[in-house]
Amino acid sequence: MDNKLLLMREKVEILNKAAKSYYQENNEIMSNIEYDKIYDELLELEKETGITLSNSPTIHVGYELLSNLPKERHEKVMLSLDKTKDIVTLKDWLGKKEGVLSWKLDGLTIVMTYLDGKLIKAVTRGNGEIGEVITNNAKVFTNIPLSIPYKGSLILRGEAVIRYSDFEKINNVIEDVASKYKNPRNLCSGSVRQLNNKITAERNVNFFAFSLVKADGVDFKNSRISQINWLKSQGFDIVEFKQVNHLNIEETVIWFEEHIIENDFPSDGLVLTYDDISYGESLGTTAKFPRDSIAFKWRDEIKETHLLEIEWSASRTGLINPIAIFEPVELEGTTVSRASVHNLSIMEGLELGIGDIINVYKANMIIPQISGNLTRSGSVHVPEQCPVCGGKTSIKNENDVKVLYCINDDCLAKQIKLFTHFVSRDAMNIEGLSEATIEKLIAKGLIKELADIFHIERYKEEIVKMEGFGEKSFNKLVSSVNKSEKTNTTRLLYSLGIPNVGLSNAKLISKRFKYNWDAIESATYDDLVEIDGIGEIMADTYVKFFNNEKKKVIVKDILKEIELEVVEKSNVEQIFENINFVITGSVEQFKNRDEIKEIIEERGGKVTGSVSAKTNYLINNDNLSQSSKNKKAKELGISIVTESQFIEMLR
Ligand SMILES: NC(=O)c1ccc[n+]([C@@H]2O[C@H](COP(=O)([O-])OP(=O)(O)OC[C@H]3O[C@@H](n4cnc5c(N)ncnc54)[C@H](O)[C@@H]3O)[C@@H](O)[C@H]2O)c1
Ligand SMILES: [Zn+2]
Repeated sequence: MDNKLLLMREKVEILNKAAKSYYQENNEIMSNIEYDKIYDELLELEKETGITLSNSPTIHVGYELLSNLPKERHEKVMLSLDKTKDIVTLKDWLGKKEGVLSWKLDGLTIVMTYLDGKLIKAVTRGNGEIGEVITNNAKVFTNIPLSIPYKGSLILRGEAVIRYSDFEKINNVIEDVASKYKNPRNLCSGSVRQLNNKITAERNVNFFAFSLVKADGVDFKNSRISQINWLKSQGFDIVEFKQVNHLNIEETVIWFEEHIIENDFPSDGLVLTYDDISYGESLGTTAKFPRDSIAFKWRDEIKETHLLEIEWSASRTGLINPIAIFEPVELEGTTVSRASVHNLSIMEGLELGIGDIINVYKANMIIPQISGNLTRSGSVHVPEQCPVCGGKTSIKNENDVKVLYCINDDCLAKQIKLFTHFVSRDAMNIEGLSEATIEKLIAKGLIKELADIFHIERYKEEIVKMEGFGEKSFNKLVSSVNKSEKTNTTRLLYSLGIPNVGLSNAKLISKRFKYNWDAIESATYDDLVEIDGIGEIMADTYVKFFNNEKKKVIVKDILKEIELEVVEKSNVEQIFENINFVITGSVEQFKNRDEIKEIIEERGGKVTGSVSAKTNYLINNDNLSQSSKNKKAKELGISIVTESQFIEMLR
């Protein structure tokens, strides 16, 4: 008995620690399969001993709320759902009643309250009794009706979820979080429970209503289905469902299983509810579950395989995550050979070692995961050097989760922005090379510097295997790379990502040095500040950039790959070559001074801001002006010409 009590304490502690990460920190320190296995073992022990510890997760919903969001008590407690993986149990549960079978969406459950046709409150499930108020965030969900035709008091429940197709896109551009989200559920939870709804708005959160709690004065004819359809008529997106009875329930479950692959929303099973509302309510609840509904969890296909290797994948945040590579196995109809291990804590929990016999499955039938390790040799060695830059790594502890980082600020993995800028439309204009793809190529060590992008065809084998890539899109990419090799100095200068050198400055500088790269590269500080629109700070960073030894190599390597066309070189005769102008005072025949300046520069001349010994002409309509420029020009014996005389010169 003592021994069993000890075991129970141990399991409660493990489960509560995992639940804290899962619900509170949008993190996971173990897989759901592992969690559910320990949970079931605990349930079994509780049954055997007749004892349930007060902090047992078998009698609590969710986890205590620790966030800074305001809290509120639910009008009606929000419970969890009893579960089965057995289709016969599901059928028996339904008996001769009519049922509603719907996707069990895997996101964050929210209760919405409408009054006078307006959304007035949105609260998360929280620990079932108290939730977090996230009204402002709910207002920016992509598909939420902010006002509805029904004007009475309405309370409904539904799931906030993020699409698989949005998950990677969104996760990739999140820069301010130390660790990336592991799955759409984590991302959704992190996106909905924000203090600032600007962030929520960027995350494409969808809301699907699945049940109605209250709508005074509406007759639903005692039917859950009629409630859901009514919600639809009010403008809500509702969870996809099918009406079932004992005759068709099995084939309907199979229908859902076959269609999960087309479902862009994460779902961890199905939910079956009695259509008969008053019957369902008459059954009451247990401490944790309502008796009118039951969840059907996917019976995950689990395969045994050998761990071949741990690949260490660095990302722009500096985080280096372990990815397990194993002998390929068939899972839910596809061949799988890799699974993210997410972080060091999970890796250590699984005691992974090369050659170990591991169990793998697809979470929610989609994302490959390791669910267990049968041999637990624990021999995987955490790298002391970053796989990308070779710099030192360091282990950090974030909310009880151990993660590995590269601490080198110059690490290429952290410079992904530089690469995406390089290939962007106004720069090298390489189509079909997304940030995600570049990040993967860098992580694999295939791209080490900007010039490597021009050799992308070498990595065909790796690239065609990437998500969203095929032979066709790869060929398109290669031809886009080839096309980009013929470029011009403006694009090249802009593509280098020199601080403050935007497209218009790149144009100015390029033009000023007549599209001659050698001249552009060796522009001096004085040359640069003389260009109108180029300030001292920019001139300074520009010169420093081209004097930096590392940058010199980067530029030299790029130049080996490209051909600089002498574009934009005007056909206009270069009559002002080596002639310096200063323009002062108001102009009458031209739009403004800039127009004159352009005309001069087009003809090879230069316009500067102040009169010096180098000035050849001062353009000024008022010869008698006492301006400092005028005086200086006279002192130095520089010709002062009017606009009309300038026009003469043009002829
Ligand atoms: N990996 C971990 O460390 C870890 C930790 C804690 C919990 N978990 C996972 O969470 C599970 C328990 O989670 P839970 O109790 O929060 O939720 P649950 O899995 O029991 O799901 C119940 C909830 O699903 C929601 N839901 C979604 N779609 C619905 C629909 N169509 N109709 C009705 N309800 C719908 C409801 O809000 C309901 O409360 C465990 O089985 C485990 O897999 C994992
Ligand atoms: Zn590094």
